[in-house]
Amino acid sequence: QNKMTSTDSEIKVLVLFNTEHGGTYKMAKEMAAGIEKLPGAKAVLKQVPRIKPLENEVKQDFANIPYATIDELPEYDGIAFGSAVHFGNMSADMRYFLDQSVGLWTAHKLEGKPATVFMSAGSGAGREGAILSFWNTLAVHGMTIISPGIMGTSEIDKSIPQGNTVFGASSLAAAVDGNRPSKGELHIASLQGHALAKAAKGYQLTKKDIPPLSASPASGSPKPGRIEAKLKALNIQLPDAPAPVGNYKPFRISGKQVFINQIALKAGKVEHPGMIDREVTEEQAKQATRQTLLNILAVLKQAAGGDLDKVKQAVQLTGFFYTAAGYTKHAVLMNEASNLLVEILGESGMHTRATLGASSLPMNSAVEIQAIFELE
Ligand SMILES: Cc1cc2nc3c(=O)[nH]c(=O)nc-3n(C[C@H](O)[C@H](O)[C@H](O)COP(=O)(O)O)c2cc1C
Repeated sequence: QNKMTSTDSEIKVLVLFNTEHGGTYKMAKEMAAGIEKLPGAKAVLKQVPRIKPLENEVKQDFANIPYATIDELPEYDGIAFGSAVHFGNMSADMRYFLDQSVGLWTAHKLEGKPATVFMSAGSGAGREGAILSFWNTLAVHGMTIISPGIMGTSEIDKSIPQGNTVFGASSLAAAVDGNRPSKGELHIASLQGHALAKAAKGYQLTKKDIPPLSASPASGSPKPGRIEAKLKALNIQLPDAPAPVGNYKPFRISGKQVFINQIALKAGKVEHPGMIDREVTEEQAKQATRQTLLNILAVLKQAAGGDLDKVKQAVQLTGFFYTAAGYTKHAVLMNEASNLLVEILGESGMHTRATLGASSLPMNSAVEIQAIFELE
């Protein structure tokens, strides 16, 4: 129970880097440490896939860091981008990776998400320009750019050259002292990670409540969508979409179809848990079934980018009920979900359906529903 509540409030920040010689990786680890100094913040280290494999990659200490896919970027509450400085720019691998984000861009997937840039340089030539030109891509995505400014600069050793810039941390790998990143460079990286995590927390807290302006009409006061108006008329408030409690996603879009599975969670607790007709009455099982369907709609709304009007139709529902062998009234219970769905979505809420009994269900829920919808 407690675990779920904390998962709900946790933020997940991606530290996405590209390195050949490991300098950027060392900075990335410190960035991650700074992120995790914010309570409830989790940093995920990933590498940018390579255009051409590194000959000696398996021997490198970053070899076990997984490669990211472009489609996972929207899942994070913030992203720190790290690259070597190559001729005053980001590396070609990073450029090639970001050039695959056109789909995310046109779908507004990264808008408002906090982002920051850190780098590993040689002499440091052009490093500020490299960070600023990196910002262009993030700005075109509408990301919120976090810069360290002069954070921590009074605390670092100024008797040696340091890679810090007001735009982002960097390291001077070719400095004559040879011990890079320096303590000071790592210190700035850590502070920058922490600043990103704080912004990511703010983003997480507000992203659900404030619908994007692009979802409202161009002029006049924003009108609620057709389905939102229907929900209001029925006096139904969708719950917060339950956070996943394992290594899975709340929804997956394949082509135009969305796949969703939910149990009867309500505010982090299963509603009316137990076996139907033993601990749970038929009426309670019906309530749990309606709650499960509302959870599905909450997740569906997320999948539809916050606008349920983008749902073309329901396709199929599969209802599992925690029952004793020989139970036969699955249809009576499942009708609660089917009727509610049709009431809300109208004719496009009609669906094919299967129901079955189960000898147990996750978290002792009385019901679990798998749902498939089609988006516009
Ligand atoms: C093609 C290329 C171009 C580079 N251009 C610059 C540069 O403009 N400025 C600079 O300070 N270092 C430059 N360097 C040095 C790298 O930025 C430096 O070695 C960096 O620490 C490498 O990062 P890594 O250890 O993460 O691979 C360049 C290196 C390469 C291979």
